[in-house]
Amino acid sequence: MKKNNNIETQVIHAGYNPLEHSGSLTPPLFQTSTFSFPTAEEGESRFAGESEGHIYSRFGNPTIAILEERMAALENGAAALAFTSGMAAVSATLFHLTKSNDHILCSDGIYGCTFGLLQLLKQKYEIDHDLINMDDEETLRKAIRAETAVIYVETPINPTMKLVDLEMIVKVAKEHGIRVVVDNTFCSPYLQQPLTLGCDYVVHSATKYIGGHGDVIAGIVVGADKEEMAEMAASVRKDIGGIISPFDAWLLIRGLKTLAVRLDRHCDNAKKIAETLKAHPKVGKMFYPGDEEFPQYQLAQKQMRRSGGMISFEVKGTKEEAQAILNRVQLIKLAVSLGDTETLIQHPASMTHAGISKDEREKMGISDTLIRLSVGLEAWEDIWADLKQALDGIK
Ligand code: MET
Repeated sequence: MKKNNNIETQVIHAGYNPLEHSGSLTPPLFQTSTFSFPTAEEGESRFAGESEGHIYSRFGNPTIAILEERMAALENGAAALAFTSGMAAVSATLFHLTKSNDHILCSDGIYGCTFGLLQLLKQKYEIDHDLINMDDEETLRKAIRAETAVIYVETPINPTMKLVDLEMIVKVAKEHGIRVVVDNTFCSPYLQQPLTLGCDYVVHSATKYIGGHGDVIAGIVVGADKEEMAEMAASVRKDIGGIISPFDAWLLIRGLKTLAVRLDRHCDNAKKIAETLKAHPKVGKMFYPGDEEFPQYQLAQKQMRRSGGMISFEVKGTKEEAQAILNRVQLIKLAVSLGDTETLIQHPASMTHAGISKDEREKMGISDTLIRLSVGLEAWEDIWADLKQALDGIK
């Protein structure tokens, strides 16, 4: 198959040839823990890394390999590794790239459990970090230390939707030999390809847009360098574990086939909802990259194919009023997670980012009245009708 097909084609075909699998149109599910060796000598040579072939599903599995090859193609990377959760992917990447006394520089907003992982790395392994505003090149340069090994960013940042200019980060990082890791969960490779811009690693919570149906917890790492990825597979993933299960990999392969059509619909719906939501008298600040008044609208236009399916907004009122809105929705589901077919709503301060102190949350821009909406695939008019009745219902 042509290597440089469009992404809409790659999500369906990359990494799989039915003729290599008895003509099965759908990739087969190798639901097995282990693989039998034809001879003891062959077993020895597989363990020694001298011959190809599977050994044990914690090291790799043919179904998982199809998913990994597809994800590597979609992100324009050299290789991918699939994990049992997004956090397993993030932690494996940071364990792979850092050692004691190193320093990680982060965007000034990250998912609550990633923040928790950074605390753990600091307290137990003496790997320090700083969260900084990466809007400005000078601020970034000043924050770099001799020990800085990794720049870790989310863009858009969960849940404030702030963007980080990846081209600028790459330029500065390359001057210092620092690795750039991007959490691309909010965009998926359909909307943004950080490796194409020169970043070194992409991590995903594949639970979200990659799977797309709210039925899998999974994570993916894609790297630009084949050897580094092989090293990561042979060390942190093999010895810490955390590989995805074959069935979950199969579900992700299935979900990926519709990534492009789903994302287009998520983006269309979010745009309609954002336009209408912005005019509601109970809505304060809105954070949506597709809004022309969004401070980083130009950057969004440059860096992202479209504006995505996520919208955050502040309610004019109190935390209790924000919670009252969540209690009033009916069609929209009150749940964390995102990128599902269903529209989901949640309260970051008390849910996804509850593990971060109020002080730190406020520095990140997460107020108690902030609500995060993952716009689903339903008719936008129905989503809006539900949201409107919930907003209208508060005094
Ligand atoms: C367990 S809380 C969060 C799940 C997911 N990372 C989200 O942002 O919704």
